[in-house]
Amino acid sequence: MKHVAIIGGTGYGAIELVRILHMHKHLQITKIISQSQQGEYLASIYPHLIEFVDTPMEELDINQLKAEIDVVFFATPAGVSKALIPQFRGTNVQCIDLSGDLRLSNSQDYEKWYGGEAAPEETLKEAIYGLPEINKEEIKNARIISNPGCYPTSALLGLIPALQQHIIQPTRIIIDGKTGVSGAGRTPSSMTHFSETNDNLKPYKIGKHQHIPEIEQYLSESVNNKIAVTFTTHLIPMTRGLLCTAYGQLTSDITIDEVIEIYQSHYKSHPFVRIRKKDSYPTTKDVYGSNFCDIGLFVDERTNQLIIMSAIDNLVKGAAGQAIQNVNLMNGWDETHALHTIPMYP
Ligand SMILES: NC(=O)C1=CN([C@@H]2O[C@H](COP(=O)(O)OP(=O)(O)OC[C@H]3O[C@@H](n4cnc5c(N)ncnc54)[C@H](OP(=O)(O)O)[C@@H]3O)[C@@H](O)[C@H]2O)C=CC1
Ligand SMILES: CC(=O)N[C@@H](CCC(=O)OP(=O)(O)O)C(=O)O
Repeated sequence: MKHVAIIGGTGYGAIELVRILHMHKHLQITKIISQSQQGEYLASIYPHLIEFVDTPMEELDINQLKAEIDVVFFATPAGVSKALIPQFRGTNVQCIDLSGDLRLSNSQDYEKWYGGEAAPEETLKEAIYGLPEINKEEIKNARIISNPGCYPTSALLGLIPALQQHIIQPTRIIIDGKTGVSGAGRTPSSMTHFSETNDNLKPYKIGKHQHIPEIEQYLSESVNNKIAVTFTTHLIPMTRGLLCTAYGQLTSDITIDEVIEIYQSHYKSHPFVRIRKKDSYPTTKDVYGSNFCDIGLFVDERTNQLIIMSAIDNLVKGAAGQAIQNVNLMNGWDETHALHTIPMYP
């Protein structure tokens, strides 16, 4: 049994980790670290966890974590893990960062899109981007994982097969993203206030979303060619779920049956990506509470566009589920262990 610590204990990412780790037979939650609720039990904040977490939340003590813990999940806002993860250098402690601190390999990009100084260069170099469908072998040998953002998970899984197989042009790609309110975390704000979100559809962070450079970096790496995308984000009045609709210009005549076959073949050894049959398109409910990414495809012969729709649960495949998928791979366990939940429906 490996011992786990979760930092950022009272956040949504943390409690989703708790939910999934409860089903894990090789990982035990030993410490929950909280900067705001030390001494409190997680169940006093989240009563639905009452019989599952019996340790009080603690103050962060890096030396204690180094001595007692095998796997640390950083479920903290951007700007926190970049100072903490370097302190585990030279240890065998596996560090999984759910935030954006280690996702951009170029420090200047981090400074531009996130603000503040980037993580130390050696930490950025050691961190492996944890999207198993693109780099499973590297993840298996990693000690530090930079867990992908929720929108990039959906957008990259949707676009990479089409770009790698040259089905679409690498230019003028448009990604229209939509997400539920839990994506903004637990702290209430005017952005997520019920009366401003309910019955409403809000574009936000247009032209400045922190996931733009992440999507561009990993799309570019996947085809060895510089790719720029137009990416828009919208807040939807629902709790969980994220759906990206991507549009790319077709390079040649191709049928929908051929495109579906290419996608099915691309993901045949990736258990969490499900490709829809012709005329069937994913909805966020189809993946709710699960680690799946469902992808639907349409060839628009009138406009010569490929339309790709990819749906995930932002807290599972978009965060905690993917983090545990990565830990499974890093430790040589079944990639799907603790993650084979059927989506909740309706
Ligand atoms: N929500 C989502 O769908 C997704 C989230 N992410 C990323 O995962 C991370 C966690 O997200 P989420 O759980 O939703 O966010 P929350 O805001 O719900 O939780 C983050 C938690 O981190 C702790 N925290 C806050 N500020 C600080 C600080 N300055 N130093 C240390 N700890 C702090 C708090 O917990 P405490 O007071 O108990 O320490 C807080 O509850 C973020 O980086 C987010 O961007 C990534 C993909 C999807
Ligand atoms: C609704 C909402 O605000 N969603 C967040 C989702 C991103 C996120 O959760 O965090 P990372 O940047 O660590 O991936 C956003 O769009 O910024």
